[in-house]
Amino acid sequence: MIDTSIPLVDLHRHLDGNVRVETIWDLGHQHGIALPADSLAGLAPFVQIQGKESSLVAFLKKLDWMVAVLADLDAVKRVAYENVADAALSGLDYTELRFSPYYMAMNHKLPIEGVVEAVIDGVRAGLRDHKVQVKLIGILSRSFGQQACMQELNGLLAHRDHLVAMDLAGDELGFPGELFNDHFKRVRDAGLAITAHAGEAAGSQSMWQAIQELGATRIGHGVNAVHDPKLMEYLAKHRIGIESCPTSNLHTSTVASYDTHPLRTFMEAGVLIGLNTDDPGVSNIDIAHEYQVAKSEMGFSDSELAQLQRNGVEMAFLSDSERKALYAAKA
Ligand SMILES: O=c1[nH]cnc2c1ncn2[C@@H]1O[C@H](CO)[C@@H](O)[C@H]1O
Ligand SMILES: [Zn+2]
Repeated sequence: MIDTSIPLVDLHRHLDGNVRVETIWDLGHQHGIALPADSLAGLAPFVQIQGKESSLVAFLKKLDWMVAVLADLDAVKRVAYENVADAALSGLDYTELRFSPYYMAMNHKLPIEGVVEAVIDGVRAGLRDHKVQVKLIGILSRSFGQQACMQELNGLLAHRDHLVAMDLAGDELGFPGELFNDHFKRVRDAGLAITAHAGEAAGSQSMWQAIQELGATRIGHGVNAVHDPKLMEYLAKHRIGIESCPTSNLHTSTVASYDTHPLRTFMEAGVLIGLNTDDPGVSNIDIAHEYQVAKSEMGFSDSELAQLQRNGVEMAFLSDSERKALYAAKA
């Protein structure tokens, strides 16, 4: 199912949507934070999806306990370290981990820049012990508004050299991309790549905005492009990569079922699209699960799965020489 001669990548993976239940439990007790359950098994349903949620915003509430236990910078570092371990354990060769320092900092009023440093430190430590390549993407969490995102951007740009790209995530319906044009002008000026969550809760207009105004060259989810033939054509022609996360789309009620997910429609339109996990801790999945459902629930053949796997490598924020080296290491 996963072709071992092709690099396995996960480009859309929230570090702060992947905190282990055990770690939430540990940190909660260590720091005297009241948790909503008195056993590990009891805690799981508060942070992992049971069935599905009614909307994106309802889904995003599950991440709140993951950041509620980040009482100090050591906790942030631990979570970053474990994310590298989890990525390696799931067989990934390369991953882009994204995180929102404002969101991670907010409960315990941690310094935003300090959170960015702790994530960088934790990832560095993780890479010493585990075999996987990692790049970091900074997130602006739109749900907290323009001003908070400016603070978040400042904290991230202070460590610009450790980041490969910037993303816009959170409540897409309540906080449209237009609100963040100034932020992304600064991101472009800093020379970082841009990806944005769009066409997940809102329609294709939100994707046009992300591409034309924010400067996105990749789009997270992008599900709603299928209703806009002009956009589909544009995505294919300009090789705008779609970071697809089918199980997350099911869990946010963006799609009703796996077999109505438009993954195949994108592929047939010649759009560069790959499989990703989004929030592995919240969805309680890993990358192999996404390939498994593409096969068993969506009817993808092994050669189509291999194409999806290669698409991921093609879309990655890597230089040509880095991409070549990644392929060469598997061949
Ligand atoms: O599927 C998603 N769609 C939109 N935003 C998301 C998704 N998953 C997580 N976040 C958002 O990303 C930040 C943490 O990395 C938070 O703002 C969280 O709400
Ligand atoms: Zn996401």
